Amino acid sequence: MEHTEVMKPETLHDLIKVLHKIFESDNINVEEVQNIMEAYDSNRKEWEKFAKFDPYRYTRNLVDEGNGKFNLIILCWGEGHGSSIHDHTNSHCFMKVLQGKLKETQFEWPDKKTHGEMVQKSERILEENRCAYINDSLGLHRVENPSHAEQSVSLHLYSPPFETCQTFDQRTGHKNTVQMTFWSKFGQSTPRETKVSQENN
Ligand SMILES: N[C@@H](CS(=O)O)C(=O)O
Ligand SMILES: [Fe+2]
Repeated sequence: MEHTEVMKPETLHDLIKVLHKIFESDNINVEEVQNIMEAYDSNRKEWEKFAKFDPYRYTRNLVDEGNGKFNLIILCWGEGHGSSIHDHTNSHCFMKVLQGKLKETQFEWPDKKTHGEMVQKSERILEENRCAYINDSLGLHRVENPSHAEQSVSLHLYSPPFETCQTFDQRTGHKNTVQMTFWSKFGQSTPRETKVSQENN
């Protein structure tokens, strides 16, 4: 693997500053972003004001809009919470674990003709501070908090930002377009109406 020099971001604020700088350019080096996100040592005090949980499903909490180049979002996963199989709307997706563990299962894109059980490519557990990467050419995924005793928290960077994605039925490969909503923005809970419409996601 190519080695990329990484400046260690000492705080979440520092990490956001470095990300702004990197994303000024239109050419993104995936490994560089992944390494920088991994290099940040998660410190709960720095992100807890964004981490708002819902008892029923995972929440998406907007942290930073990256000058229009990316969205930085904190996801809060209650015990056993998970996403459905989904794509990332042609964006880069970086996902760093801030607390607990996450299980990522990757799938192949369904074959339009077959309408059968979707094909699983891989499965892994991401430990605290690890940063994973996916995009649509690598495949689809589902993410879950595998623990039934502990909550998990993750930090996701999407570039360019997107507001809808496609979700897939594992048994048939049938897809749906879903609107992605924020549970909070910049530490402030969003109005109740804007929280709905994520049920299928
Ligand atoms: N991509 C999902 C989270 S995950 O399951 O990777 C989202 O932004 O809601
Ligand atoms: Fe995802």
